[in-house]
Amino acid sequence: MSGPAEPDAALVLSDVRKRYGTVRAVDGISLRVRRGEFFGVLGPNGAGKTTLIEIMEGLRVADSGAVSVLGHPPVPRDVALLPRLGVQTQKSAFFARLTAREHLETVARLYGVPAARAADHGLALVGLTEHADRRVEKLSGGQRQRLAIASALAHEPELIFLDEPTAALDPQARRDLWRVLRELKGAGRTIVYTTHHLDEAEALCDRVAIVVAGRVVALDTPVNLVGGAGLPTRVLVPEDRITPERAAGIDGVDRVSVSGGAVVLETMATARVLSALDDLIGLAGVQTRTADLEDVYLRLTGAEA
Ligand SMILES: Nc1ncnc2c1ncn2[C@@H]1O[C@H](COP(=O)(O)OP(=O)(O)OP(=O)(O)O)[C@@H](O)[C@H]1O
Repeated sequence: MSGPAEPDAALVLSDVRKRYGTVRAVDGISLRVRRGEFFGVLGPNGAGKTTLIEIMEGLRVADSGAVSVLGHPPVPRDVALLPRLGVQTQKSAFFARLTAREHLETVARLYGVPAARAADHGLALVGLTEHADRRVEKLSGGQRQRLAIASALAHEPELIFLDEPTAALDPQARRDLWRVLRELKGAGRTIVYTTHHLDEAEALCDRVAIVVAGRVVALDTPVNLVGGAGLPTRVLVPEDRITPERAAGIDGVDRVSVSGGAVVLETMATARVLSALDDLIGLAGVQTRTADLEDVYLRLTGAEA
């Protein structure tokens, strides 16, 4: 299942399992990530995402199943494989007393790549150039997270693992990182990452796996997941324009609620409902919201409101 048999696969997992006592953290996961793919692993807290990614990284060892990383098993550690992987974990370690620049130079030297150039490039990549001479221990949480990402990329790895890389970032820094990740993908790198930001996964990922209780419950492109879910469109009408009772009487409306100053009409027949609304009250102020990945996710993870 590895090497020449799957030359275009960055990762192949077959029936991978990992237990902690009675907890089945990873409970029989099989998946395949293509080279050059941007692959998202989504799921609620405790679903097993970190365990799964750390098995791929070789940081944890599966109880059973097969794992192939760029055609090689991740354990025992393979010194030829390690430089091809970039790893940012939720608990990234730092040289806290060094400056951001010194930290990156040290990481670069560990990988045997030119230190000054790697540090300059890494600092610019994640927007830390102006903080280059600040000690790591004095950086904010979000700045440290960006440094962790730059550290994972210092040696220009082929396959990049990022565990919630945008968790501590403000909206602007998040968007900046999106740009960096898109550029990496554009340069042919493979990215496997976890996030709780569903809008982000929808914007960035070629495919996502939704993991619940150690199992993959859905795996596809965001477009196919949303399109295949058969979820209703919401039509929002300002509350002063229509009563919920009147809205419920419109042909094609399946459900009506009131939220945020709007009467919310759920429908699978959007065009028919909009046309009826137009005849009844006109469409001024009316908004439509189609289902997105977050709606699919909430349904699959059982957290639908
Ligand atoms: N070292 C460990 N020892 C015992 N149990 C563990 C260990 N690591 C994880 N677990 C348990 O395994 C399950 C999966 O944890 P994991 O951290 O992989 O989930 P996650 O999806 O990454 O969660 P989060 O979104 O909160 O980061 C949880 O029930 C967790 O408590």
